[in-house]
Amino acid sequence: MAPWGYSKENGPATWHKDCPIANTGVRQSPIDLITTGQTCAKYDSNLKPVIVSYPAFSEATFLNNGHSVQFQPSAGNLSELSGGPLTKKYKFEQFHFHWGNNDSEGSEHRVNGKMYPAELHLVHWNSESPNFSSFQEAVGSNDPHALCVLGFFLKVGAENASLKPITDLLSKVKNAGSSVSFPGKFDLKAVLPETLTDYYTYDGSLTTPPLAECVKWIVFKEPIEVSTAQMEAFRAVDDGHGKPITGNYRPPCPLHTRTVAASFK
Ligand SMILES: CC#CCOc1ccc(CNS(N)(=O)=O)cc1
Ligand SMILES: [Zn+2]
Repeated sequence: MAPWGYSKENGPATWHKDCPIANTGVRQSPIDLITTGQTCAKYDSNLKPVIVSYPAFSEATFLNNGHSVQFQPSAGNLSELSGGPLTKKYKFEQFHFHWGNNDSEGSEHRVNGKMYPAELHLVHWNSESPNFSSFQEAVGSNDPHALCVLGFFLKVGAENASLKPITDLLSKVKNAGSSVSFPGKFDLKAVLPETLTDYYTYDGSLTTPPLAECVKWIVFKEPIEVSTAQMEAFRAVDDGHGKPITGNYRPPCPLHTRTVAASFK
């Protein structure tokens, strides 16, 4: 199986060859989040703030897997997610990013067709399900909410001091397949907006193969600011074919009969 990627030869339009669900799925991600008109996000006053418990990670690997850069704490990490649209507690698995080669593209979700320069994904799995007891089992479980991914848009502005330990490390994982053990502690909570109250939520899938339709998506309205230099650091990461990763985002997928809820008016 030719490894999937984002080039013409192995990009999103070819993924259906190994993952038929890419074309046959009816709850694929990402989507364009429409805020007005017929199929727009509907305000739901029952949606509560998202609650994260992210003690600073003390042991983690930072990896360039050829299609993104991924921060993966050691198995012992106790970071958890609950609240929002969730009825269960979820365990943190990893975070990674999607970005473009200029500031007008890069995010996977869009808002009324607008793309942000990048998108941060915090991947979690339902640790209270009787059907699985690991992330890998959760992905293969067919449970519609086995996973919960928090999406945060990145926009260009002031330097993000909380993300600096990550963006400063990008040059150390320039080559695809390279990884480093993360030096010291990393405080992910400090990266996120203070209040996690305003978000869109819908049922979707992983946005990369295996494209499993097992994700409760929570995409926050408020972008996280990063500097131009920090954005440029992502664009210098290589894809393993001697080229920088400059567009590891899947285009939006059809909504089909799904509805999107918004926790804000
Ligand atoms: C077993 C297994 C597996 C695959 O694990 C992942 C993990 C994260 C992702 C990223 N998906 S996304 N962009 O929707 O968060 C894809 C596959
Ligand atoms: Zn992602």
